[in-house]
Amino acid sequence: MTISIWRYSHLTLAISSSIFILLAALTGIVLAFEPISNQLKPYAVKHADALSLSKTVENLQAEYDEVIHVEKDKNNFVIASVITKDGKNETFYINPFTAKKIGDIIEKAPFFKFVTNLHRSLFLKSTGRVLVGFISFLLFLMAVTGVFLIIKRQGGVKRFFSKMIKENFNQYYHIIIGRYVLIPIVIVTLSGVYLSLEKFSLLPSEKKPHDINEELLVGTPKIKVQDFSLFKTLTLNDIQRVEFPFSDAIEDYFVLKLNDKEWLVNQYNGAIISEKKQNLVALVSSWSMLLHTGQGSIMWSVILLLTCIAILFFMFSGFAMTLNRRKNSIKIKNKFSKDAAEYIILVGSETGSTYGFAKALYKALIAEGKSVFVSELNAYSSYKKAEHLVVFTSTYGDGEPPTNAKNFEKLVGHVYQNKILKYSVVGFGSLAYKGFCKYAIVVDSLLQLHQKFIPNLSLHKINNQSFDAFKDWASSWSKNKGLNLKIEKPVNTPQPKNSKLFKVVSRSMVNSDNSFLLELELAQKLKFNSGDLFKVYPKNEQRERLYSIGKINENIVLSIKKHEFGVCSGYFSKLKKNDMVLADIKQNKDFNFPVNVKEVVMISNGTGIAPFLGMINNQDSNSVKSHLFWGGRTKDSYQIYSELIDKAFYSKKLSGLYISFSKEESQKRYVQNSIVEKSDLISRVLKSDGVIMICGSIAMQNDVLETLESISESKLNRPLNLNQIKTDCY
Ligand SMILES: Cc1cc2nc3c(=O)[nH]c(=O)nc-3n(C[C@H](O)[C@H](O)[C@H](O)COP(=O)(O)O)c2cc1C
Repeated sequence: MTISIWRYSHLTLAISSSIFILLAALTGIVLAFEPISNQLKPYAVKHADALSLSKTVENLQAEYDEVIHVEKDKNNFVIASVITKDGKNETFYINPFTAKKIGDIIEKAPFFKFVTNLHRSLFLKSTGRVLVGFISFLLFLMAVTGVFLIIKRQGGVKRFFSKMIKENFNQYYHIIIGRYVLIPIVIVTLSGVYLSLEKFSLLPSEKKPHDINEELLVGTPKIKVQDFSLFKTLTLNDIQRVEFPFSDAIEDYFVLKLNDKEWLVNQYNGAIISEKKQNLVALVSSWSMLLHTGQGSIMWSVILLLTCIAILFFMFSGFAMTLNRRKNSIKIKNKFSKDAAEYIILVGSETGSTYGFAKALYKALIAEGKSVFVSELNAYSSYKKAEHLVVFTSTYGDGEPPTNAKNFEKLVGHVYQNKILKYSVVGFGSLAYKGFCKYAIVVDSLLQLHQKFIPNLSLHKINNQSFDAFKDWASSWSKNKGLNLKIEKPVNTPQPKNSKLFKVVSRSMVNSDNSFLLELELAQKLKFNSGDLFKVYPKNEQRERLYSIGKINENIVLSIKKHEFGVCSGYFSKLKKNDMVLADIKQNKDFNFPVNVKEVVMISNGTGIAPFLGMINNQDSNSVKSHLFWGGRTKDSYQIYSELIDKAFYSKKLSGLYISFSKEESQKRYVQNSIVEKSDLISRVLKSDGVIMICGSIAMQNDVLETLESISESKLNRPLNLNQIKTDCY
C-alpha cells in the first residue's frame, strides 16, 4: 500500500473533524486544570491509605453520634457523612486519623461545569454526545493512520523510533511529537468513545442483586466493630466506600465497596454475608473515567494537558504541510498538447517541490519560443512530435518512486514511441538517505535500455533541492541543445527583516583562482558558530546568497570565489577596511562542530574551507583530534589560507593536514586521492564513531562520498553510516 493512501485517509479524517477536534482539544486543555487544581487542595492526608478500616471506624464512632457513610472521592480525599454530636447531618472531608473535619466538599466551579458541557456534548444534549463520541473515534482512526504513515515513512515497523531526518520543521515535529503522544491519544480517544457508548446504554449491563447468605444473618457472637477481623485487614487503600447500617436490625448490614467487588457485612460479627464482583463493563467504565479525565493523578492530568496541546500542534503543522504541498504542486497549465510539443518534461514528485523546478524549466523554454508539455511520470504516453525528454524525479524509501511515478516502469515497457527521443534525467533527493536519488537511477537505467531513447547528459543528482545544482544542470543541458535559457528560482525568497551591520576588518587579495578571504566584525552582539551561514541579499535580487562562516576570535571569516558576473562576489571583492555590510546570520546547527566525539575529519575543496578555518582555530586542542583535507588547483590557491592553517597546526589544534593540488605539475591529484591514501585514518574515525564533515562543491562531495563508501565497505565491511557524515555543499 502506498504512503499516499495513509496520507489521504489521515488528511480526510483531519479535515472532516477539525472544528470538533479543535473544540475538544481547547476544552480538554482547560479541563485538565480541574483535577490538577483539586489535587493541590490540602485535603490529602499523608499515609491515610495505610490506615486500617477498623481504626477509621473507631475514630469516626468516637467523634460523631452516628456515621452514615465514609468514602474516598476521585482525588483520594476521605469524605464522611455523619450526624454530629449536636444532631446535625453533615458531609465533609475528614482526616481519618482523627476523624475531624478538615474542609467542605469541593463544589465544581460554574466555569468548569460550562466547559465540561461543551466538551461532552457541545451543548447539543444527546445529539452532541453522539457527535463527540464519533469524533473521538475519528481521532483514534487518525492516530492509527498516523502510525501507518510513520511506519511507511521510516521504512518499517522496526525503524518506528529510529532517528529522523529533519527536512522541514512542521513535518519533523509532527512525527517526533506524534510518536510520544500516540499512546495517550489512543487512551483518551478510546476512553472517550467508551464513555459515550455507556451514556447511551449501548454496553451490556449486568445489574445482579446480592445473593445474601441467610444463615449468616445472626446476631452472635457479638463483636465490637473495631474488632472485626475483616475491618482490621482492610486499609483505606482497598476501600472506595463504606455504608453503615441504618438501624440495629439484623437485616441492616455494612455495605463495603472495594475496588473490584462489593461486600455486605454482618453488623454484629463482621461476617461477609454476600459478595458481588464488579463486572467488566463497570470496571472498564471506572478506568475510562479516570483515564479520560485525569482525576486523582496530577501526573496523568499533566500528560492529558500536554496531549491536548500536541493535538493543537498536529492540527497546525498538518494543515501547514498540506497547504505547502498544494502550493508546491499546483499543476502547470500546458500551452501545448502532448502530441504537439517538442519538449516533454515528466515529473515524479511526492510533496510537490520537484514541480517547482519543472515549472522553472517550462517557463524558460516557453520564453525561448519552444513547445513544451509537462506531466507526471504516471501519465507517460506516446508523443508524436517530441524530440527531447526531461525527467525530474524525487526518491522515497529505498529507491521507491514517489506516488505519481509508480506506474512509470510498467508504462515505459508498453507504450510505443514512434520517434527516437533524446533524454536527460535529473534526480532530486537527499544525501541524508541511504539510496541517494535511487529512483532517478532506476529511471535512467530504464531509459538507457529502451531502444527509443538516447541519453543527452548523464544522470544529474540534486541534494536538498539545491537551486545552484539545478542551474548547473540547466546550463549544461541548454548548452547541449544550443539554447540560452534563463532559469528563475522556483520560489521567491523574501527580503530579510533582521539585517545587521558587519564591519570589514580585512580582505585578502584575489588570488589566481579568483578567490579571496574576507574578515568581518559584528557591529552588535550575536551568537554564532563556525558552519553557520552568512546571508546576503544582493541589490534588486530576491534570492539570498549564503556563505559558510568560519568563526575566528569572534569575527566572521568568509572565503569567496569571485564570479565573472557574480553580483555578490563582485561586491565583496571591492570592499575595503571599515566598510559596512548589511547581512544576517542563519544558524546551521547541522554543520556546527560536533560535540562528544573523539575525532573529526574535515574535507573541503576551494572556498569550502571557510568553516573549517574557524573550527580548527577555535576548538579545544585537547578534547577532539581534527584532520583537515583540502583540495585546490595550485600552490598559489593555498596561500590565502596558509597563515590560519599554520596557526592551528603549530598550536596543535590540528592533528593532520592533507593537501592536494589538481593543476600543479608536480602532483595532479584531487582531495579524494588523499582520502584513499589515508584510508586507515578514515576507517579508524568511522569505526570510533567520529564525524566526517564535507564542505565545497557538489561534484567533490559526490566523489568523496563514493570514496568513503568504498573505504567503509572494504575496511569495515559495512556500508557508510550517513549519520556520521555532515555536509554543506553547493
Ligand atoms: C520520507 C522521505 C523519504 C525519503 N527518501 C529518500 C531516499 O531514499 N533517497 C533520496 O535521495 N531522497 C529521499 N528523500 C528526499 C526527497 O526525495 C527530496 O526531499 C525531494 O527533493 C522531495 O521532492 P518532492 O517534494 O518533489 O517529492 C526522502 C524524503 C522523505 C520525506
